[in-house]
Amino acid sequence: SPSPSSAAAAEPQTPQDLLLDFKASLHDPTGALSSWSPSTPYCNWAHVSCTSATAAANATVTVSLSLDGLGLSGELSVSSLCRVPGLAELSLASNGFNQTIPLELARCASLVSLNLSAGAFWGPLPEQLATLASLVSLDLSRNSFEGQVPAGLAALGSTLEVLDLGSNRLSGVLHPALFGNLTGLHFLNLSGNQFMESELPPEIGRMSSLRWLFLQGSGFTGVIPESFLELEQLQVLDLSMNSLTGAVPPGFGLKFQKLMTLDVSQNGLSGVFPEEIGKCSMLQRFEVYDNAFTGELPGGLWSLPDLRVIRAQSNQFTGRLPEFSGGQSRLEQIQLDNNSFSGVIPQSIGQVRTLYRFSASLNELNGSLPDNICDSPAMSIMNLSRNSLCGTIPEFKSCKRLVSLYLAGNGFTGPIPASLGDLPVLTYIDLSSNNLTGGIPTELQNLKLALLNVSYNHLSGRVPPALVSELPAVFLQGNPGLCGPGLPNDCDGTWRKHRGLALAATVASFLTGVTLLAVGAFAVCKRLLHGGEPSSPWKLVLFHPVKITGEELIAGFRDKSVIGRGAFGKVYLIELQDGQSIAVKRLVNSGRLPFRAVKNEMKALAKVRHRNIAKMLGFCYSEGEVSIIYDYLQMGSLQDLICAPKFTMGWKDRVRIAIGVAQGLAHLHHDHSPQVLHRNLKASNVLLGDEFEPRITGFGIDRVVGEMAYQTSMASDLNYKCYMAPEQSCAKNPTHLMDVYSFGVLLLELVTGKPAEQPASDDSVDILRWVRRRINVADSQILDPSISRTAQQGMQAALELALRCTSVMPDQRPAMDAVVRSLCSSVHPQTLQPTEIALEP
Ligand SMILES: Nc1ncnc2c1ncn2[C@@H]1O[C@H](COP(=O)(O)OP(=O)(O)OP(=O)(O)O)[C@@H](O)[C@H]1O
Repeated sequence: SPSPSSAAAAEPQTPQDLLLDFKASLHDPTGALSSWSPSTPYCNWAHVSCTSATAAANATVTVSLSLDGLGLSGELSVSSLCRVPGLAELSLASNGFNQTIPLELARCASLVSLNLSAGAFWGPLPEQLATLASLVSLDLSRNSFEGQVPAGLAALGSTLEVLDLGSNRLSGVLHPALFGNLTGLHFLNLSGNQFMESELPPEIGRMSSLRWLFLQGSGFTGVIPESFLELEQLQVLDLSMNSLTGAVPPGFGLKFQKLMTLDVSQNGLSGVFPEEIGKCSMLQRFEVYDNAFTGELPGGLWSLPDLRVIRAQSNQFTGRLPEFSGGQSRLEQIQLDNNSFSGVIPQSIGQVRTLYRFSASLNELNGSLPDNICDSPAMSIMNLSRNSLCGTIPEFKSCKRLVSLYLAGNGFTGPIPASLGDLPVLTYIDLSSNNLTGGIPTELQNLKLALLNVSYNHLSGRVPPALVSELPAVFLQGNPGLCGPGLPNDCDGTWRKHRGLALAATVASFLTGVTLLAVGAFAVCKRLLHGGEPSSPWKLVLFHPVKITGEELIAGFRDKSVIGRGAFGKVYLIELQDGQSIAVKRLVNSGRLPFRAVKNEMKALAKVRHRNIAKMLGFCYSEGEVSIIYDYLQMGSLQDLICAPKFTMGWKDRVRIAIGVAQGLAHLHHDHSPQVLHRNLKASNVLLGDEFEPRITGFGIDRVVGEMAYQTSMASDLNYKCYMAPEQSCAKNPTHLMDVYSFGVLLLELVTGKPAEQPASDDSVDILRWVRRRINVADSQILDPSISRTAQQGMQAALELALRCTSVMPDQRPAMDAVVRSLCSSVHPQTLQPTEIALEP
C-alpha cells in the first residue's frame, strides 16, 4: 500500500503543492514561473499575489494569479489549481493554449475574476462556467470560441458585472433569458462575432447598470429596441457594422446623460436622427456614417461642449451647416462627405482651434470659402471637392499643419495662392476641374508633393521645371495655356509643330489600335476555329525525355481527356505514341508572365527531386499561357481515394501516406534555399504511386503565374478554403507554417476518414470544425470507426499532432521536420512497409 508521503505526492494538499502541480501542466519556454519553488512561500512567487482579509494570523487569504502574456502553452490542468483555497482571480490572457476551456474550471468556486482573453482557446463555451457563483468578471474575448452563447450562463445572475465575449466565432441567436438575468452587468461586449444571426435582444435594455455596451460587427439585424432608451448609465454604445434597419427610436438620447461615445455607423438605419441626442452634454463622438439617414443633423449637436468627432458621411442628410460657437467648440473632426448638405460654409469654422479634419466633399455647398478657413492651427485635412463653391481660393497662411487640400470639382476662379508653397507639410493638392487662371506658382516647388492635380482649369504659362519632371502629365492636362518640356507646348513657340506631331501620333495610335483589334479578332477566330486552341508559336521546354511536340500536346487538350479540374485549370491525360502517359495541367489564369520569367521558375521547381514529390517533366508556353507536364500516376490522388464510395484503408497505410507527404513537404521547406513553399496542399494534390507511395504535386504554382493570378485563382476555389491557414487572408507574406496548417487538415482527413469539406449532409461544416465540435465530448467519436481499435493509440497521437498543426496561432505549429519525427515515432518500424489495401468499388 502507498506510504503516506507518496499518497500526499499523488494528491497535493497545500496551496504550494497545488500551484506547483498546476505549473507542471504548463509549458513555460521563457521560465517566467521559475520563482515558483517549494523553498519560497507561494505568496512571494512571481505573478502570484495574496491579500488577507484581516490582520489576524488565521485570516482568510485571497489569491490572485496573473499569468498574462507569459508565452505559456500546454495542456492546462486546473483540477489542482481550483483546490487552492481563496483563489479569487485567475488571468491566463494572451498566451497560446490552443485548446478548449478545461471543464474543471467550473470547480474554481471562489473565483471572482476569470480572464482567458486572447489565449488561443476554441470550441464551444461550456455552460458549466455558470457554476462559478461568485464571478464578477468573465473575460473570454479574442479567442476562437464557436457556437451559441449558452443560455445557462444566465445562472451567473446579478453578481456578474463584466461579460466580455468579443472577437470570437460565436454564432446563432442570443437567448433572451440570458440577459433577463444578468441584471448587474456594467460591461457587455459581444462585438466581432460575425457569425451571429440575431436581433438585438430587448432584454439588454433592462440592464439598468450598463455603462459600456459593445455590439458592433456581430451580424445583428432588425431595429434598435426601444428598451435601449432606458439605459441611463450608458457611457459607450457601439452598434456599428451590423445590419440594423429602421429608424432610431424617438427620444433616443433623452436619458443618456453620461453618454460619451455613440457609434451606429455602417448599418441600414434610416429616417431622421432624433433631436434628443443634441442634449447629451457629455457626448464626445457621434458616428452615424454609412446609413440612409435623412433630414437635418440634430441641431443641438454642434454646440455640445465636449463633442470632438462628427462622422456622418454617406447618408442623405440635408440642411445647412450651422455657425460654431467659435472658441468654445472642441471639435476635432467633421466628416460630412457624400450627403446633400447645402448653403455656405460657416464663417466661424476657422475659429474652431482644435479642428484638424474638415471634409464635406460631394455635397451641394455653395458660396465662397471664408477667408479664415485655415485659421485652425491644427487643420491638417481639408476636403471640399465636388460642391458648387466659387470665388477665389483664400490665402492659406496659418494652417501650418495642412497635409491635404482637396478642392476639385468646384467653380473656383482666380489664381492658385502662392502662399500654399509656405505650408511646410502640404503633400496632396487637388484643385482639378475648377476655373482657375494664371500660372502655377513657382513656390509650389518648395513642397514635397505626392499629388498636385491642377488639370482642367484655365492655367497658363510655364510650369515650374521641378514640377514638370515630378508630375504625371495627366495632372496638368486640360490647361491648353500651360507650357513646358514634355507638354504639347514646350514654351518655345513650337506648339504648332508639336500639335502636328500630336495629331500624327493620334492618327498613328488610332491606326495601331485598329490593326491590333483586327489581329486580336483574327487570333480569337483562329482559336474558335481550332476548338479553343491558343495560337502558336509554342515553346516546349522539357526537363526529362518525353516524346512529344507542342502541337501534339495542344491536340491532346480534348474534353474527353480531362481527368481532373481545379481552380488553376484542368488536368488532361495524354497518351504518347511510345506508350508513355503524361498528365498536363493547363493553367487557366497564367498571369501572362514573360517566357523567360516562367522558364526560370519552372527550372527551379523542376530541380526539386524527392520520392514524395511528383516529377515535373516540362512545360509548354504560348503567349503567356502555361501548361505543366507531369508524370501520370494511375492511382490518382488521395482525394479520389477518400471520396471513393467506401474508404476502408487501414491505419498502417494511412500513416505511411501521412509520413510520405510530411517528408515531401519537409524536403520543400528545409532542403532548398531559398525555401520552396507549396501554398496549395490538399488531398487532390497528393498523388499516389505504386503501393500508395504519396507524391506531392501542384506546388509553387504562385511562382509560375505570379502572385496576383495566384490570389485570384485561390479566391475562386471556395471548395478548399478549409485547407487555408486563418492568417493567410491577412498575412503580408506566405510562410511554411501555412503549409503546416494545410498538412494538419490533410492529417485530420486520414484520422477521421472524412473528406476535408463535407457535403451538405453532415451539417456541412469543414473537417476542422467538425473535429473541434466533438473534441470536448469524446475523441473516440472523431477517429474513423472503420479502423480496428488496436490502432487507436497511433490515431490518437496523429489526431493530437493534426490539432497542433492546425493551431490558430502559427508559432504554435511544429515545423515539418518535427512533424516527420513525431509521426515516425508514433509507429512501429514495420508499419512503414507497404501492405495490401482494400478499396471497395
Ligand atoms: N499527375 C497526375 N496523375 C494522375 N492523376 C492526376 C495527376 N494530376 C492530377 N490528377 C487528377 O486530377 C485531379 C485534380 O487535379 P488538380 O491538380 O486539377 O486538382 P486541384 O488540386 O483541385 O486543382 P488546383 O491545383 O488547380 O487547385 C486529381 O484529384 C487527380 O485525380
